[in-house]
Amino acid sequence: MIELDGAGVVVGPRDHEVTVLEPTTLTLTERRVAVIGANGSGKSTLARLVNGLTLPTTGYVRVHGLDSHDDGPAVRRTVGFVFSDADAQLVMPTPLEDVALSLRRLGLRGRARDERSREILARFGLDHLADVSVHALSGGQKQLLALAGVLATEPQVLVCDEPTTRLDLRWRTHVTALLAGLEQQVLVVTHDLDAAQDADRVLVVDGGRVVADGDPREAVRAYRELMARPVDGG
Ligand SMILES: Nc1ncnc2c1ncn2[C@@H]1O[C@H](COP(=O)(O)OP(=O)(O)OP(=O)(O)O)[C@@H](O)[C@H]1O
Repeated sequence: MIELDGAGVVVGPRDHEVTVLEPTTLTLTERRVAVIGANGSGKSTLARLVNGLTLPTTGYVRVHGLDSHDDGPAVRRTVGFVFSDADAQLVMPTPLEDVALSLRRLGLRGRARDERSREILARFGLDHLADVSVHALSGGQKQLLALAGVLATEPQVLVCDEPTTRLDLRWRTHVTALLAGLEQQVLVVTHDLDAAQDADRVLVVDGGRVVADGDPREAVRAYRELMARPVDGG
């Protein structure tokens, strides 16, 4: 369960403050939550609040009862985060080493860790690429590897910030299906309205505020109406 209790984010020096997210109160218990909205509307900020990458400057964020201010490390262990740019997430030379690095956090060492890493890669269909250079992987393979590395840590909640934006249709379908099949609660920031429509709950963010929330069809319709307006200065 994800709780935002008046959680807002203001950045910048006191005389030039920018409100990135207005104080927001939400309780998310649905298994599949999608967040949609225009570029720069505050979606990533909302996503980052959930795993403590960003701390609220007003209010509170709690995940499974853990407060991101008071229990930051525990929140980050509870919530896995997948970035849209897999290159930003993959830090080791090979897929095997990358997953093994994630498994260190679970306390696995030596051969047991390598075996477990290979099992995880096999689960994601990446076992044949275990020892190649990460740079040799396609964008889709990299995104899958980033997901494998995060899921290897067995998070109770998964937050994905535009996990399919850089993928072709085949990979997008694959990763979307994979996310849909996960047991844990998943919050996805996405521009893929078909994927959003399949969520249990959709939040529409605009100008740093949640302006629509609830039934996926209605939320997507509200988003389309918003996007039909010309861009600022357009
Ligand atoms: N540290 C910061 N300092 C100044 N402005 C910031 C900061 N962090 C975010 N912003 C601004 O806040 C707004 C919301 O950012 P955010 O990344 O949450 O948007 P987004 O909806 O995820 O956008 P996109 O779809 O383009 O990724 C943007 O205009 C961004 O430039």
